[in-house]
Order: sequence, then structure tokens, then C-alpha cells
Amino acid sequence: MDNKILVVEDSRPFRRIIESELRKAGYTPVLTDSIAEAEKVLDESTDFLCAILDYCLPDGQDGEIIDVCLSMDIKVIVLTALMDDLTRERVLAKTVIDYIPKDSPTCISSIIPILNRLKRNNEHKVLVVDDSATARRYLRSLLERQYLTVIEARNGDEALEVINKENDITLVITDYSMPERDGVSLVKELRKTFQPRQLAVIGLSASDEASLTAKFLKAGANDFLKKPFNQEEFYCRLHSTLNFLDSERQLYHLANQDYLTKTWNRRYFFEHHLVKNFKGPRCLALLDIDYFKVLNDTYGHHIGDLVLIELANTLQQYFPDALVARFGGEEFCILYGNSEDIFYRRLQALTQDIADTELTLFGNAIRYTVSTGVVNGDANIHELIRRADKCLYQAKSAGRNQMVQESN
Ligand SMILES: Nc1nc2c(ncn2[C@@H]2O[C@H](COP(=O)(O)OP(=O)(O)OP(=O)(O)O)[C@@H](O)[C@H]2O)c(=O)[nH]1
Repeated sequence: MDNKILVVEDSRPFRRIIESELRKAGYTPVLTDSIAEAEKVLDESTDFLCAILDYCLPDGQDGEIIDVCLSMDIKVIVLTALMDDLTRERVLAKTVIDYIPKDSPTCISSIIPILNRLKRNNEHKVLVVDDSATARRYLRSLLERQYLTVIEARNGDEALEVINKENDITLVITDYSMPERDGVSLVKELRKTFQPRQLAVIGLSASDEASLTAKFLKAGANDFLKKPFNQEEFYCRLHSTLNFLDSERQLYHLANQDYLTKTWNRRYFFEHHLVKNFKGPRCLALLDIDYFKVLNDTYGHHIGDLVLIELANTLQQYFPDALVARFGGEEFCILYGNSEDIFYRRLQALTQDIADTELTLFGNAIRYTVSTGVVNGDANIHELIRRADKCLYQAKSAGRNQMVQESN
């Protein structure tokens, strides 16, 4: 369903343009030219991300196809050459996602960002905060139409409770005036914990207070809408807020994650609170693949890359509660804030597990081993790394496939 788009359009040239634009963007169009044809397709399957529908078709000239698709719970974008206000309002009242004026062949390209947004919306969970059940219901219906998951809270205090319980909310849409904790105070409280890349906020209010927009924005909201709002404006602001959130997250990951293994990189490591603000002893290990150059030379770099990914996944499994970073090449650093004994035992088991495992990569049976230097102490991080590196060197010199722990 992720990529399938139903297209109902009787103009052959327009159908061709839609087909070409959708395919270019990675979607799979299913093309039909009438309600009758569309119904045949829908008899077989209703598994579509969305339907793009011409408003006026030979066997239904007044948007009848819209009701056919909506009755089957399919999300709808309408293409229409009729741009009068009455038609526009009638189309929007039918709970469609959007309508696109058919004023030029290029109008089709404006559909692609809407589809891309729909596809990514299942990664987002929205908390709607309003003391009015009717307002919450209306917002829920607008948001669910866009494949967003919605939960509700009746006031600012309840919203904070919900956010603390559910740790995957990415957007809060909050009213201003509520009996327990108003919207602005809620945003201020949220911004103490959540950075803009973690959580976006849109404020709403029916109040005529002129300074309310500024109050919300200064408190840290991404946007503000005056109630009652029109559906199109709401969706435009919702999309731009979610696009901003996605871009921020993407940037964050590009800056802090290793592109190949998806573990954290050096930059992230040195900014982490376990590195910067931690008081007391910490355990640190530097782990390096043995004879990795030979592995690359024998099987090729693509296999070497897969071994690095495999190792990174294994490290995450053994140390879900530690900070694991790829320091470069085939070297990883693990920083652990708890018991030295547990850390050491897990590293021993990991070393053994890697040596005992045969990987099958592109038909090749691959074995590899790792060497590790381990230290513990409350010295600064650079000192710990220097000492761990010395232990790692000893592990390599002593024959590899082993760990050397610094003697106290
Ligand atoms: N496939 C792949 N290879 C990498 C990557 N980064 C570094 N390497 C290779 O890792 C190898 C490291 O080689 P060396 O530093 O000689 O170390 P080694 O062969 O593992 O030998 P010892 O560490 O002494 O056991 C080099 O061949 C690099 O090209 C990467 O992202 N992918």
C-alpha cells in the first residue's frame, strides 16, 4: 500500500503526465479513466496510499467518484478545472485531503510533496490538547485523515502527564485557554525538556488577544493558528511544521551518526553527557577488528562494509545501555557508566561470540575477530582513551582476538 496510487482521470494526456510524475517520484500508479473502471479496480483491492481523482468524469460529472473512494476509506486528492468557490467548498466538505486546480500540466508536480508527506506521517504521533471535546474530535478527524496517530489531553497538566508516559509524541497541537494550565504555559514547560527537533508545537486559540501569536512563538511554539481556521490553512501549516521537524531530525542524524553503521560518531560521543558531565568512575573500551585490511583485500570493500554493520549491530545488542560510537575505520569506542564487572564480562562474551560466529555474506563464509583495550576510572575522557589505546595495542601485540584490561 505504501506506494500504490489510484488515478481516475479521463483526459489521456493528463493521465500520462500524472503517471510519469508519480513514477519519477517512486510511486506505483494504477490508472483508470472512469468511475466504472475505478470500481472494477477497487473490487480487487482498496490498498492505496491515496487516490488522485478528476472531479468531472464522463460517468459522473459532479464529483461522484470522490464519494465512491471515501466510502471505501481511501484518502482522496481532487483534481478540478472548476475553481468557483462553491465547488471548492463542496469538495473540501467531503473530507478530502486536498484539491488541486487543473490549471496547467505542471500542477501535477504539486501533488508529489503531499504524497511524500502522507507516506512519512505514520512516523508521527500527535497530542491534541483542548478542553472542548468537540474541538478535539474535529482535530482528530483532520489529523487521522493524514495517517497521523492521535492522542488527546483535556488541559496542559494532563498533556504533560501524557507526554511523560508516551515517549514517542512528535507534535503537540494545543489550545490556549484551558482550565488547568494554559497552552502558552504548556509550551514553556515542554521546551524545558524537548528541543525543536524532538517535538514540534502548534498553538491554537479563538481569542482576539492580538499578542497571543507572539506569546506562543516566544514560548517556543513552531506556529500558531487562529480558530476557527480553514482546513487548507491548517493542512499547509501542519505540513510545513512536520517537514521542518523531519529536516531537523535528518540534519541531526547526518551530523551525529556514522553513515555506514548508524552508530554515533566521534562528534556525538564527545558532546554526550556521559562524556561531558559525568562524575565518578566510568568504563571505556576501544575495540578494533583484527586484520581488517586482509578481509577487505580478500573479499572486497562491500563485504568489509557489511562486517562493520554486523559488528555495530552486535555492539548495540551487547551494550544497549552504553554509549557506542564508531571512532573511525574499524575502531569502535564503548563508554559505560555502571559496574566494571558487568562491562568486562559482557566484553568477554562479545569477543568469544564474534570469534565463534561464521557470517555468510554474498555467498562467502566470513570469520573475523576483534581486539579490545579496557580501562576504568574517573580520569578525563582523553586520558581514558589514551590508556585504552595502550591496552588495545598490547592486545594486538599479544596475538589479537583478545582483550587487555588495564591493571590497577
Ligand atoms: N570496507 C571498509 N573498510 C574500511 C573502512 N574504513 C577503513 N577501512 C579499512 O580498514 C583497514 C584498516 O587496516 P589497518 O589499519 O592496516 O588494520 P588491520 O588490517 O585491521 O590490522 P590490525 O588492526 O593491526 O589487526 C584499511 O584497509 C581501511 O581501508 C570502511 O568504512 N569500510
